Amino acid sequence: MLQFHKFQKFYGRYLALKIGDVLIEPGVYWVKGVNGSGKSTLLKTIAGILWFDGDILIDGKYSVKKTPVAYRKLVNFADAEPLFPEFLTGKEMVDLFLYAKGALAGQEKYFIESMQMQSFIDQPIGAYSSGMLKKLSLILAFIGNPKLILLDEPLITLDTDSLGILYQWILFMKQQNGTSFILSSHQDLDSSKLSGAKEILVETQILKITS
Ligand SMILES: Nc1ncnc2c1ncn2[C@@H]1O[C@H](COP(=O)(O)OP(=O)(O)OP(=O)(O)O)[C@@H](O)[C@H]1O
Repeated sequence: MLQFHKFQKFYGRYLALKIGDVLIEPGVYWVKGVNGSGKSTLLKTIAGILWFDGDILIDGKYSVKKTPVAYRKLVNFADAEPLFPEFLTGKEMVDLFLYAKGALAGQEKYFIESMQMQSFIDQPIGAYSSGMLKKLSLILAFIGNPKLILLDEPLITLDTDSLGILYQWILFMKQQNGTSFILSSHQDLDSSKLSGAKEILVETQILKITS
C-alpha cells in the first residue's frame, strides 16, 4: 500500500527519521513512540506537508513528489492541533475539500450528522471550541475516496460519545472502501473497536512494524 524509498528526514543537520526502503501493507496501524521520537514527522511527511529525502509511493505508482496531485487525492491527513482560517465557516472548509478531493456531493452529510455538527457547521471557525475544531478536521480527513487516512492524535479533545463515532467511521471506511489508517496516539486505542490493528513503533529514528 505505502512504499518508502530511501527515506530520510532531516531538520537542518538533525536526522529525525530514517526509514530506507519499507513497504507498509494495507491495514490499520497505531504509531507509538515517546515524545520527540518522530511520530508527527512521519505522518506529515507521508501527507506531503514536510519535505524529505527519498520518495513515498501509494499503490506502487503515485509518488508524493512526482505525482503530488494524484497522491494527495488518495492520502488524507488530520493534524493533532488543526488550524484553519478563522473567517471561513466549517461548511465552507468542507465544500473546499469536497471539490479538491473530487468527492461525491452529499458525502459530508453522514459525517456532519453522525458527529452532531449541524448546529455549528455554518458558524465561522473562529468561534469553534477545540473539540469542535477537532471534529471538523476529522471530517475533512474522511472526505473523498482516500486509500489512506493519517490521523495525528485523533483522540485528544474529543468527548466519549464522539470517540465512539470516530471508531464507527474508521470501520465504515475500512469496510466500504478498503481504506487504510495510520493513527498516532499517546492514549490507548480501544482494541475491541479496532481489532487487528498493527503497531508501528518509532524508536531512535527508525520504524519497527509489528502485527
Ligand atoms: N520544525 C522543526 N525543526 C527542528 N526540529 C524539529 C522540528 N519539528 C520536529 N523536530 C524534531 O524532530 C524530532 C521529532 O519530532 P516530532 O514532533 O515528529 O515527534 P513526536 O513523536 O510527534 O513528538 P510528541 O509525542 O511530543 O508529539 C524531535 O527531536 C523534534 O525536536
